Amino acid sequence: CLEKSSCKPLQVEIKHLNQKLAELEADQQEAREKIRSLLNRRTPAVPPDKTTPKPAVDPSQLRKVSRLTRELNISNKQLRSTAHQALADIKNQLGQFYDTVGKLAQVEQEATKETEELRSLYRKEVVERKSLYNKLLELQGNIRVFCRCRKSLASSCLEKTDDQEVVVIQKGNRKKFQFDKVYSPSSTQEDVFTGTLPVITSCVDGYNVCILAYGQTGSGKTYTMMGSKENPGVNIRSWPFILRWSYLSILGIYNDTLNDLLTKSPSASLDIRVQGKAVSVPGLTQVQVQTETDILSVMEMGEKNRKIASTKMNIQSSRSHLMVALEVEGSDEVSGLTSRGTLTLCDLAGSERISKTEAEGQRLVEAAAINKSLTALGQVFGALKCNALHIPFRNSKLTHLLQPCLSGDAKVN
Ligand SMILES: Nc1ncnc2c1ncn2[C@@H]1O[C@H](COP(=O)(O)OP(=O)(O)OP(=O)(O)O)[C@@H](O)[C@H]1O
Repeated sequence: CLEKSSCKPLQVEIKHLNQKLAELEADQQEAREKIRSLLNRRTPAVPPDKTTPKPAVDPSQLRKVSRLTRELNISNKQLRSTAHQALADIKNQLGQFYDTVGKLAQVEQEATKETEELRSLYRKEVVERKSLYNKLLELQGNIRVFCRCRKSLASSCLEKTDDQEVVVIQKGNRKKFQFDKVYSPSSTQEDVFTGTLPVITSCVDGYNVCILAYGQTGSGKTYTMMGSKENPGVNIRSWPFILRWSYLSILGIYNDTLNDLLTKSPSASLDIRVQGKAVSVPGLTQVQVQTETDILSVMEMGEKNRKIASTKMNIQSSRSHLMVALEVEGSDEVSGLTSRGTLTLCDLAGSERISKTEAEGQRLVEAAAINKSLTALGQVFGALKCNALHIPFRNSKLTHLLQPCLSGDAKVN
């Protein structure tokens, strides 16, 4: 198509020149005819009479025609030579043009080959980066525990000795606790989020990731996970890093029963189904989200339903575990590689000592259910820590649901 379009003007020019040549030849032919007829008139067939012959044509005109014929011949020759020269130039240019087109095609072929090589190299690099990044996280520990100290409570009984240790001072006794990282009371939401970012990146790479907030009532779990509009927590800050084609579901776990918080009847109880290594909740609403606004409106709906479910069951929202799960599907446009991971963000119910809170009736039932599930969670972590052959995931609905996020190469913060 490129060749045809580029040749067109040249072909038109050649045609034009050929036409001119034909016209000139016709003119020349006509002039010859004229000369011939004039010459014929000069030699009459009848013998001349004795009277002085009268010339048929004016000699000056004859000379003029002869001069014109000569001039025509000269310009004809010149035109022919110009046309030949032009044709030669055009041929030359066409040759160069075809040469360039040929070279361009070759360059394009080489560029395509090079792009393919680079693409395959990039694909290898991506796989290698993922694997190295995963190894790095595994070296740091697939389960990492952070401690965030709260401002008002921390000053009296907590002391942050270094980045990985806090000392709890109680009745003059000092007890040391080690963590993967300790956030001082002055640490910000951004600081805490930055700490969780490596595992969030891992989710984008296709791993199951879980971020759990554990602590006693009022210690700042919801603040750390959800935060406020002005100062959002881990949940909200992580969306931009994982937002692709994702499916969001929100579950509440109250008294060891599961509630779908994205449905019109959030207080209806759901069951867990196990198929091989997969753990699912049949009937759980999954909403496709593409933008941050989508996520925020779905989260708002979940919060509202959590309150409705809580009110119907006469509980406070903090008496249930909240589990936000985001299935992340990703594909790299350059390498063509796809990945699928799940990010589970868990705001656990507050842990309290029943004897201390003197709970009774419904509160006692709630507290017992919370403590049972948190104890089960502790047992699971204990078993994982010592690489036990049996991990008691099925001791509570909370741990059963978290099984895919706590086993295999999943990452937990
Ligand atoms: N690091 C912090 N900086 C400022 N305010 C905080 C911080 N942590 C918690 N708060 C505030 O303390 C109050 C209780 O926190 P939050 O609701 O997050 O606790 P919680 O552990 O989720 O409690 P519950 O178990 O009852 O759900 C909230 O008003 C919250 O804004």
